[in-house]
Amino acid sequence: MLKQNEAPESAETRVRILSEALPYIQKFAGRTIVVKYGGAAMKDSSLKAKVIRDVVFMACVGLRPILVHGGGPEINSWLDKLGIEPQFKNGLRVTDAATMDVVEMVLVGRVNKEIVSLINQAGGAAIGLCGKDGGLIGARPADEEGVGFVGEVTRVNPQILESLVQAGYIPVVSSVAADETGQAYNINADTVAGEIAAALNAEKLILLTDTAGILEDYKDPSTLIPRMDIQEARQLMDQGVVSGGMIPKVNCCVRSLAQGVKAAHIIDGRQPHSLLLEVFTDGGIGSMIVASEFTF
Ligand SMILES: Nc1ncnc2c1ncn2[C@@H]1O[C@H](COP(=O)(O)OP(=O)(O)O)[C@@H](O)[C@H]1O
Ligand SMILES: CC(=O)N[C@@H](CCC(=O)OP(=O)(O)O)C(=O)O
Repeated sequence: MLKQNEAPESAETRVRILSEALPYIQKFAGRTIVVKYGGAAMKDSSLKAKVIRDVVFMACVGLRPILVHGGGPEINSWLDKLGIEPQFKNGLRVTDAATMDVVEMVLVGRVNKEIVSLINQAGGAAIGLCGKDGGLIGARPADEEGVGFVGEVTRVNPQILESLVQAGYIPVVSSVAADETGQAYNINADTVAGEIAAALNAEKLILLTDTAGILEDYKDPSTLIPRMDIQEARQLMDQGVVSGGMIPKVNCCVRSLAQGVKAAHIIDGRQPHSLLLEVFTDGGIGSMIVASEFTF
């Protein structure tokens, strides 16, 4: 319904927007799109509903979305309720045994199941998994010292995800995995999304976050860098333009592109329907990273 003072769009505009989507629907039909939905972009429930609808839309028009979710803010709030002070080192949560239990309960038990339920309510068919299910992800301790049970991905078993998407399901993946002894590890969700995109040779890796994309000055959205190749992305990290939580994002984009993913995007999860804008419109949105400038 139109709000007061909102101009009605002409029939011509609506038809143009709809028909602009057709070449993208044709191009990406049957292709895997890995979407990482970050905790920072999950806080608003009406925005969350739009992200869910966009993912269901993609699946309905023949794309193969896989959703990897974070949930850092929700883990913090549960740690707070339990009187445990969250601690971070270089953007990674310091994860002792008690924190690991909370991370697993919150990500696998709450956030994952909530997203699965919302997708199902929106008419999709979602299946929730963590790295342990079907041996989807193997883990080892991260190289960073003093972070406890923070893990790195040792391998991804793409078959389980391929079987699910083939059967019409939308996999929803939490970033908890185990080593061969069964010890659970807490893995950064961006890293998991990048490794899954690489293992499935995805068309796109899309990271939804709480900024317009990669910015020259991270406080100024008008400094958005719309496109870059791997080399330029590495330079931005070396120069310190990319810092904090943006470092694991750019790193996982670069790693996935080097392994064959066609394009990686960092987009604003706070903007309503940013996923649809990125995938189905000529202009796109946010920052796109490609393997080399020749692939633009
Ligand atoms: N060059 C940059 N451009 C945009 N954001 C940046 C940049 N450098 C650092 N950042 C920070 O990275 C944050 C996104 O990472 P993070 O908070 O971990 O998000 P998420 O919870 O979605 O994974 C931004 O909110 C911003 O503060
Ligand atoms: C090792 C590590 O830091 N793991 C993250 C996993 C969740 C995550 O990545 O959530 P966001 O995407 O919302 O930041 C954590 O414990 O917060």
